[in-house]
Amino acid sequence: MTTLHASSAADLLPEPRLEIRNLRRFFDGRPVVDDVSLKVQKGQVTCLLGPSGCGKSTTLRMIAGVEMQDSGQIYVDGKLICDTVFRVPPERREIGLMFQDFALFPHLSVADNVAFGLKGSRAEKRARVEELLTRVSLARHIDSFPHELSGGEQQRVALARAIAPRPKIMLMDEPFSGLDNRLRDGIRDETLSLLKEEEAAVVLVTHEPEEAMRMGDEIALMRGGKIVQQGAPYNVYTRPIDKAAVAFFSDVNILHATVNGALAQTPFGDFFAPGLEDGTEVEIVFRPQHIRIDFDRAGRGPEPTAKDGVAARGRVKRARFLGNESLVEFQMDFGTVLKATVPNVFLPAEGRAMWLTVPRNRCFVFPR
Ligand SMILES: Nc1ncnc2c1ncn2[C@@H]1O[C@H](COP(=O)(O)OP(=O)(O)OP(=O)(O)O)[C@@H](O)[C@H]1O
Repeated sequence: MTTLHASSAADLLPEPRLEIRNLRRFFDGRPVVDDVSLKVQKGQVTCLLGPSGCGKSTTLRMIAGVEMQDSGQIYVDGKLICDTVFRVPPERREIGLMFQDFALFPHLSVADNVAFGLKGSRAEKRARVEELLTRVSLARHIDSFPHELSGGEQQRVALARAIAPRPKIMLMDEPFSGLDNRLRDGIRDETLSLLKEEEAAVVLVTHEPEEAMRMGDEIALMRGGKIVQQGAPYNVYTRPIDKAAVAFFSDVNILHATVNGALAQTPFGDFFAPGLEDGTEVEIVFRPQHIRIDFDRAGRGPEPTAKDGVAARGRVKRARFLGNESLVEFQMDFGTVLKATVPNVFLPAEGRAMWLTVPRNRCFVFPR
Protein backbone atom coordinates (compact mmCIF):
# COMPACT_ATOMS: atom_id res chain seq x y z
CA MET A 1 0.00 0.00 0.00
CA THR A 2 1.29 3.44 -0.89
CA THR A 3 0.90 6.30 1.52
CA LEU A 4 0.74 9.78 0.11
CA HIS A 5 2.15 12.66 2.12
CA ALA A 6 1.06 16.20 1.49
CA SER A 7 4.12 18.44 1.22
CA SER A 8 4.27 22.20 1.33
CA ALA A 9 6.68 24.37 -0.68
CA ALA A 10 8.73 24.89 2.51
CA ASP A 11 9.26 21.10 2.82
CA LEU A 12 10.75 20.99 -0.66
CA LEU A 13 13.47 23.54 0.10
CA PRO A 14 16.78 22.07 1.22
CA GLU A 15 17.89 22.61 4.80
CA PRO A 16 19.25 26.15 5.03
CA ARG A 17 23.00 26.32 5.39
CA LEU A 18 22.57 29.16 7.89
CA GLU A 19 19.51 29.86 9.94
CA ILE A 20 19.15 32.46 12.65
CA ARG A 21 16.04 32.50 14.78
CA ASN A 22 14.74 35.40 16.82
CA LEU A 23 18.14 36.95 17.57
CA ARG A 24 18.10 39.79 20.08
CA ARG A 25 20.89 41.92 21.45
CA PHE A 26 20.55 44.76 23.92
CA PHE A 27 23.07 47.52 24.61
CA ASP A 28 22.37 49.72 27.63
CA GLY A 29 18.85 48.31 27.86
CA ARG A 30 18.11 49.24 24.22
CA PRO A 31 17.45 46.49 21.63
CA VAL A 32 19.91 47.07 18.76
CA VAL A 33 19.03 43.74 17.15
CA ASP A 34 15.40 42.97 17.74
CA ASP A 35 13.98 39.58 16.84
CA VAL A 36 15.92 39.00 13.63
CA SER A 37 15.33 35.71 11.80
CA LEU A 38 16.94 34.70 8.52
CA LYS A 39 17.59 31.63 6.38
CA VAL A 40 20.41 31.48 3.84
CA GLN A 41 20.85 28.57 1.44
CA LYS A 42 24.12 27.19 0.12
CA GLY A 43 25.35 29.42 -2.72
CA GLN A 44 22.93 32.19 -1.80
CA VAL A 45 23.87 35.79 -1.05
CA THR A 46 21.65 37.63 1.44
CA CYS A 47 22.34 41.32 1.93
CA LEU A 48 21.55 43.00 5.22
CA LEU A 49 20.76 46.48 3.98
CA GLY A 50 19.99 49.49 6.13
CA PRO A 51 21.14 52.85 7.42
CA SER A 52 24.03 53.30 9.81
CA GLY A 53 23.28 52.04 13.31
CA CYS A 54 20.35 49.77 12.39
CA GLY A 55 22.06 46.67 13.79
CA LYS A 56 23.54 45.03 10.68
CA SER A 57 27.09 44.60 11.99
CA THR A 58 25.90 43.42 15.39
CA THR A 59 23.84 40.71 13.65
CA LEU A 60 26.91 39.68 11.67
CA ARG A 61 29.10 39.62 14.76
CA MET A 62 26.65 37.31 16.54
CA ILE A 63 26.72 34.89 13.58
CA ALA A 64 30.55 35.04 13.65
CA GLY A 65 30.46 34.30 17.37
CA VAL A 66 32.39 37.37 18.50
CA GLU A 67 29.26 38.88 20.03
CA MET A 68 26.79 36.92 22.17
CA GLN A 69 23.07 37.31 21.63
CA ASP A 70 20.76 37.91 24.60
CA SER A 71 18.23 35.52 23.07
CA GLY A 72 17.72 33.49 19.90
CA GLN A 73 19.51 30.65 18.15
CA ILE A 74 21.91 30.14 15.26
CA TYR A 75 21.95 26.92 13.20
CA VAL A 76 24.37 25.71 10.53
CA ASP A 77 23.11 22.85 8.33
CA GLY A 78 20.34 22.29 10.86
CA LYS A 79 22.74 21.90 13.79
CA LEU A 80 22.55 24.35 16.68
CA ILE A 81 25.82 26.27 16.99
CA CYS A 82 24.75 28.92 19.45
CA ASP A 83 21.99 29.81 21.83
CA THR A 84 22.20 31.53 25.20
CA VAL A 85 23.75 28.53 26.98
CA PHE A 86 25.53 26.55 24.25
CA ARG A 87 28.15 28.15 22.04
CA VAL A 88 30.52 26.81 19.39
CA PRO A 89 33.57 29.10 19.52
CA PRO A 90 34.19 31.39 16.51
CA GLU A 91 37.19 29.44 15.19
CA ARG A 92 35.15 26.22 14.96
CA ARG A 93 32.18 27.72 13.10
CA GLU A 94 33.65 27.23 9.58
CA ILE A 95 32.97 30.85 8.78
CA GLY A 96 35.00 33.11 6.48
CA LEU A 97 35.17 36.81 7.26
CA MET A 98 35.78 39.76 5.02
CA PHE A 99 35.62 43.30 6.32
CA GLN A 100 36.40 46.73 4.93
CA ASP A 101 39.65 46.93 6.92
CA PHE A 102 40.58 43.39 5.91
CA ALA A 103 44.27 43.79 6.91
CA LEU A 104 46.46 41.20 5.21
CA PHE A 105 49.47 40.09 7.25
CA PRO A 106 52.13 42.57 6.04
CA HIS A 107 55.11 40.31 6.80
CA LEU A 108 53.69 37.33 4.88
CA SER A 109 53.77 36.82 1.13
CA VAL A 110 50.54 36.66 -0.85
CA ALA A 111 50.84 32.86 -0.94
CA ASP A 112 51.32 32.63 2.83
CA ASN A 113 48.45 35.02 3.47
CA VAL A 114 46.09 32.85 1.41
CA ALA A 115 47.45 29.63 2.98
CA PHE A 116 47.08 31.01 6.50
CA GLY A 117 43.89 29.17 7.53
CA LEU A 118 44.53 26.05 5.45
CA LYS A 119 45.07 22.56 6.75
CA GLY A 120 46.70 19.65 4.90
CA SER A 121 50.07 18.85 3.34
CA ARG A 122 52.35 21.52 1.83
CA ALA A 123 51.46 20.33 -1.65
CA GLU A 124 47.71 20.44 -0.95
CA LYS A 125 47.97 23.94 0.47
CA ARG A 126 50.06 25.13 -2.45
CA ALA A 127 47.56 23.69 -4.93
CA ARG A 128 44.65 25.47 -3.24
CA VAL A 129 46.59 28.75 -3.08
CA GLU A 130 47.49 28.54 -6.77
CA GLU A 131 43.93 27.63 -7.72
CA LEU A 132 42.49 30.63 -5.89
CA LEU A 133 45.10 33.15 -6.97
CA THR A 134 44.57 32.07 -10.58
CA ARG A 135 40.84 32.41 -10.02
CA VAL A 136 41.23 36.03 -8.84
CA SER A 137 43.80 36.76 -11.61
CA LEU A 138 46.71 37.24 -9.21
CA ALA A 139 48.82 34.15 -9.91
CA ARG A 140 51.74 36.33 -11.01
CA HIS A 141 51.76 37.98 -7.57
CA ILE A 142 52.01 34.74 -5.61
CA ASP A 143 55.39 35.71 -4.11
CA SER A 144 54.69 39.43 -3.72
CA PHE A 145 54.09 41.12 -0.39
CA PRO A 146 50.90 43.07 0.41
CA HIS A 147 52.57 46.49 0.18
CA GLU A 148 53.52 45.72 -3.44
CA LEU A 149 49.84 45.39 -4.44
CA SER A 150 47.15 47.96 -5.21
CA GLY A 151 44.11 48.31 -2.94
CA GLY A 152 41.96 46.31 -5.34
CA GLU A 153 44.56 43.53 -5.58
CA GLN A 154 44.88 43.37 -1.80
CA GLN A 155 41.12 43.05 -1.58
CA ARG A 156 41.19 40.09 -3.97
CA VAL A 157 43.92 38.43 -1.88
CA ALA A 158 41.74 38.98 1.21
CA LEU A 159 38.86 37.30 -0.62
CA ALA A 160 41.07 34.36 -1.62
CA ARG A 161 42.29 34.07 2.00
CA ALA A 162 38.77 34.10 3.39
CA ILE A 163 37.42 31.51 0.94
CA ALA A 164 40.51 29.22 0.92
CA PRO A 165 39.47 26.94 3.81
CA ARG A 166 36.09 26.39 2.06
CA PRO A 167 33.99 28.01 4.79
CA LYS A 168 30.35 27.02 4.89
CA ILE A 169 29.41 30.62 5.50
CA MET A 170 31.00 33.89 4.38
CA LEU A 171 30.28 37.03 6.37
CA MET A 172 31.14 40.29 4.65
CA ASP A 173 30.82 43.71 6.26
CA GLU A 174 30.99 46.60 3.76
CA PRO A 175 33.84 44.73 2.05
CA PHE A 176 34.11 47.07 -0.94
CA SER A 177 33.66 50.48 0.64
CA GLY A 178 37.40 51.18 0.79
CA LEU A 179 37.75 50.85 -2.98
CA ASP A 180 37.31 53.56 -5.54
CA ASN A 181 34.27 53.41 -7.79
CA ARG A 182 36.10 52.34 -10.91
CA LEU A 183 37.54 49.23 -9.25
CA ARG A 184 34.52 48.39 -7.20
CA ASP A 185 32.15 47.04 -9.86
CA GLY A 186 34.73 44.63 -11.27
CA ILE A 187 35.69 43.30 -7.85
CA ARG A 188 32.07 42.93 -6.81
CA ASP A 189 31.32 40.82 -9.89
CA GLU A 190 34.44 38.72 -9.46
CA THR A 191 33.72 38.18 -5.78
CA LEU A 192 30.17 37.16 -6.50
CA SER A 193 31.12 34.55 -9.09
CA LEU A 194 33.80 33.07 -6.81
CA LEU A 195 31.39 32.89 -3.87
CA LYS A 196 28.83 31.13 -6.07
CA GLU A 197 31.39 28.64 -7.39
CA GLU A 198 32.49 27.83 -3.85
CA GLU A 199 28.86 27.46 -2.75
CA ALA A 200 29.24 29.44 0.45
CA ALA A 201 26.14 30.87 2.09
CA VAL A 202 26.89 34.57 2.19
CA VAL A 203 25.62 37.33 4.46
CA LEU A 204 26.79 40.70 3.20
CA VAL A 205 26.25 43.89 5.18
CA THR A 206 25.91 47.12 3.27
CA HIS A 207 24.25 50.51 3.53
CA GLU A 208 24.30 50.94 -0.27
CA PRO A 209 21.12 49.82 -2.04
CA GLU A 210 22.95 49.55 -5.36
CA GLU A 211 25.45 47.12 -3.87
CA ALA A 212 22.66 45.05 -2.32
CA MET A 213 20.78 44.92 -5.64
CA ARG A 214 23.95 43.96 -7.50
CA MET A 215 25.16 41.30 -5.08
CA GLY A 216 22.09 39.92 -3.34
CA ASP A 217 19.84 37.01 -4.22
CA GLU A 218 17.85 38.31 -1.28
CA ILE A 219 17.74 41.63 0.48
CA ALA A 220 16.80 41.92 4.15
CA LEU A 221 15.99 45.55 4.74
CA MET A 222 16.78 46.53 8.34
CA ARG A 223 15.61 49.46 10.40
CA GLY A 224 15.85 50.03 14.13
CA GLY A 225 17.19 46.52 14.79
CA LYS A 226 14.44 44.76 12.85
CA ILE A 227 14.14 43.24 9.40
CA VAL A 228 11.26 45.27 8.00
CA GLN A 229 11.14 43.65 4.56
CA GLN A 230 12.81 40.68 2.95
CA GLY A 231 12.81 39.27 -0.56
CA ALA A 232 14.40 39.22 -3.99
CA PRO A 233 15.83 42.64 -4.95
CA TYR A 234 13.18 43.13 -7.64
CA ASN A 235 10.36 42.51 -5.19
CA VAL A 236 11.78 44.72 -2.46
CA TYR A 237 12.30 47.53 -4.99
CA THR A 238 8.96 47.26 -6.76
CA ARG A 239 6.77 46.35 -3.77
CA PRO A 240 8.14 48.40 -0.89
CA ILE A 241 6.23 48.13 2.37
CA ASP A 242 6.33 51.80 3.31
CA LYS A 243 7.57 55.24 2.34
CA ALA A 244 10.93 54.75 4.04
CA ALA A 245 11.48 51.53 2.07
CA VAL A 246 10.86 53.42 -1.20
CA ALA A 247 13.09 56.30 -0.10
CA PHE A 248 15.94 54.01 0.89
CA PHE A 249 16.46 53.01 -2.75
CA SER A 250 15.96 56.34 -4.53
CA ASP A 251 14.77 59.89 -4.30
CA VAL A 252 11.00 60.10 -3.95
CA ASN A 253 8.15 62.44 -4.76
CA ILE A 254 5.24 62.64 -2.36
CA LEU A 255 1.69 63.86 -2.86
CA HIS A 256 -0.64 64.29 0.11
CA ALA A 257 -4.31 63.39 -0.15
CA THR A 258 -7.37 62.29 1.84
CA VAL A 259 -9.28 59.09 1.12
CA ASN A 260 -12.87 59.33 -0.01
CA GLY A 261 -14.72 56.23 -1.19
CA ALA A 262 -11.51 54.16 -1.41
CA LEU A 263 -9.99 56.81 -3.68
CA ALA A 264 -7.34 59.45 -2.94
CA GLN A 265 -7.98 62.59 -4.97
CA THR A 266 -5.01 64.56 -6.32
CA PRO A 267 -4.24 66.99 -9.17
CA PHE A 268 -3.06 63.88 -11.08
CA GLY A 269 -6.53 62.32 -10.75
CA ASP A 270 -7.71 59.61 -8.38
CA PHE A 271 -5.54 56.88 -6.90
CA PHE A 272 -6.96 53.64 -5.53
CA ALA A 273 -6.64 53.43 -1.77
CA PRO A 274 -8.24 50.03 -1.09
CA GLY A 275 -8.97 49.11 2.50
CA LEU A 276 -8.48 52.64 3.83
CA GLU A 277 -11.34 54.41 5.57
CA ASP A 278 -12.79 57.69 4.39
CA GLY A 279 -10.88 60.61 5.88
CA THR A 280 -7.56 58.69 6.13
CA GLU A 281 -4.62 60.95 5.27
CA VAL A 282 -2.39 59.23 2.72
CA GLU A 283 0.87 59.82 0.94
CA ILE A 284 1.23 58.87 -2.71
CA VAL A 285 4.87 58.05 -3.27
CA PHE A 286 6.66 57.64 -6.61
CA ARG A 287 10.20 57.72 -7.92
CA PRO A 288 11.56 60.54 -10.12
CA GLN A 289 12.31 58.15 -13.00
CA HIS A 290 8.65 57.17 -13.25
CA ILE A 291 7.20 60.60 -14.00
CA ARG A 292 6.12 61.03 -17.63
CA ILE A 293 6.75 64.43 -19.19
CA ASP A 294 4.80 65.91 -22.11
CA PHE A 295 5.17 69.21 -23.91
CA ASP A 296 2.57 71.94 -23.57
CA ARG A 297 0.23 72.11 -26.57
CA ALA A 298 -1.41 75.54 -26.54
CA GLY A 299 -2.07 75.37 -22.80
CA ARG A 300 -3.14 71.70 -22.82
CA GLY A 301 -1.49 68.44 -21.95
CA PRO A 302 -2.22 64.83 -22.92
CA GLU A 303 -5.71 63.39 -22.47
CA PRO A 304 -6.32 61.44 -19.24
CA THR A 305 -5.95 57.67 -19.43
CA ALA A 306 -6.74 54.89 -16.96
CA LYS A 307 -3.06 53.90 -16.90
CA ASP A 308 -1.53 57.35 -16.39
CA GLY A 309 -4.37 59.35 -14.83
CA VAL A 310 -4.71 63.09 -15.38
CA ALA A 311 -1.82 65.32 -16.49
CA ALA A 312 -0.90 68.26 -14.25
CA ARG A 313 1.03 71.31 -15.37
CA GLY A 314 4.29 72.53 -13.93
CA ARG A 315 7.11 74.84 -14.90
CA VAL A 316 10.77 73.91 -15.06
CA LYS A 317 12.46 75.19 -11.93
CA ARG A 318 15.87 73.75 -12.60
CA ALA A 319 17.42 71.16 -14.95
CA ARG A 320 20.77 69.44 -14.44
CA PHE A 321 22.71 66.88 -16.49
CA LEU A 322 24.06 64.12 -14.23
CA GLY A 323 25.93 61.92 -16.71
CA ASN A 324 23.58 59.01 -17.40
CA GLU A 325 20.45 61.02 -16.87
CA SER A 326 19.06 64.52 -16.40
CA LEU A 327 17.30 65.71 -13.26
CA VAL A 328 14.50 68.22 -13.80
CA GLU A 329 12.66 69.93 -10.95
CA PHE A 330 9.16 71.19 -11.64
CA GLN A 331 7.25 73.83 -9.73
CA MET A 332 3.74 72.45 -10.14
CA ASP A 333 0.79 74.82 -10.60
CA PHE A 334 -0.79 73.17 -7.53
CA GLY A 335 2.14 74.23 -5.37
CA THR A 336 4.36 71.16 -4.89
CA VAL A 337 7.88 70.79 -6.32
CA LEU A 338 8.39 67.42 -8.09
CA LYS A 339 11.61 65.84 -9.32
CA ALA A 340 11.81 63.90 -12.56
CA THR A 341 14.76 62.05 -14.04
CA VAL A 342 15.05 61.43 -17.75
CA PRO A 343 17.65 59.22 -19.48
CA ASN A 344 20.44 61.04 -21.32
CA VAL A 345 20.34 64.79 -21.96
CA PHE A 346 17.11 66.66 -21.33
CA LEU A 347 17.62 70.27 -20.31
CA PRO A 348 14.45 72.32 -20.92
CA ALA A 349 14.66 76.06 -20.25
CA GLU A 350 13.77 77.39 -16.83
CA GLY A 351 10.14 78.54 -16.63
CA ARG A 352 8.99 76.34 -19.52
CA ALA A 353 5.51 74.87 -19.01
CA MET A 354 5.26 71.08 -19.26
CA TRP A 355 2.68 68.44 -18.33
CA LEU A 356 3.46 65.59 -16.01
CA THR A 357 1.66 62.30 -15.51
CA VAL A 358 2.23 59.59 -12.96
CA PRO A 359 1.69 55.99 -14.18
CA ARG A 360 -0.52 54.28 -11.63
CA ASN A 361 1.45 51.01 -11.60
CA ARG A 362 4.53 52.93 -10.40
CA CYS A 363 2.89 54.61 -7.40
CA PHE A 364 2.53 53.50 -3.83
CA VAL A 365 -0.26 54.73 -1.58
CA PHE A 366 0.57 54.58 2.14
CA PRO A 367 -1.37 55.91 5.14
CA ARG A 368 0.40 58.90 6.57
N1 LIG B 1 29.57 47.25 22.08
C1 LIG B 1 28.58 48.16 22.00
N2 LIG B 1 28.18 48.85 23.10
C2 LIG B 1 27.16 49.72 23.04
N3 LIG B 1 26.47 50.00 21.91
C3 LIG B 1 26.83 49.36 20.78
C4 LIG B 1 27.90 48.41 20.77
N4 LIG B 1 28.02 47.93 19.50
C5 LIG B 1 27.08 48.56 18.77
N5 LIG B 1 26.37 49.41 19.53
C6 LIG B 1 25.24 50.24 19.07
O1 LIG B 1 24.31 49.39 18.47
C7 LIG B 1 23.69 50.01 17.34
C8 LIG B 1 23.85 49.14 16.13
O2 LIG B 1 25.22 49.09 15.77
P1 LIG B 1 25.73 48.28 14.48
O3 LIG B 1 27.19 48.48 14.36
O4 LIG B 1 25.22 46.88 14.53
O5 LIG B 1 24.97 49.05 13.32
P2 LIG B 1 25.19 49.01 11.76
O6 LIG B 1 23.85 48.91 11.15
O7 LIG B 1 26.16 47.95 11.40
O8 LIG B 1 25.80 50.43 11.48
P3 LIG B 1 27.11 50.85 10.64
O9 LIG B 1 26.72 50.64 9.21
O10 LIG B 1 27.30 52.27 11.00
O11 LIG B 1 28.21 49.94 11.10
C9 LIG B 1 24.37 51.37 17.21
O12 LIG B 1 23.52 52.33 17.78
C10 LIG B 1 25.65 51.22 18.00
O13 LIG B 1 26.03 52.45 18.56
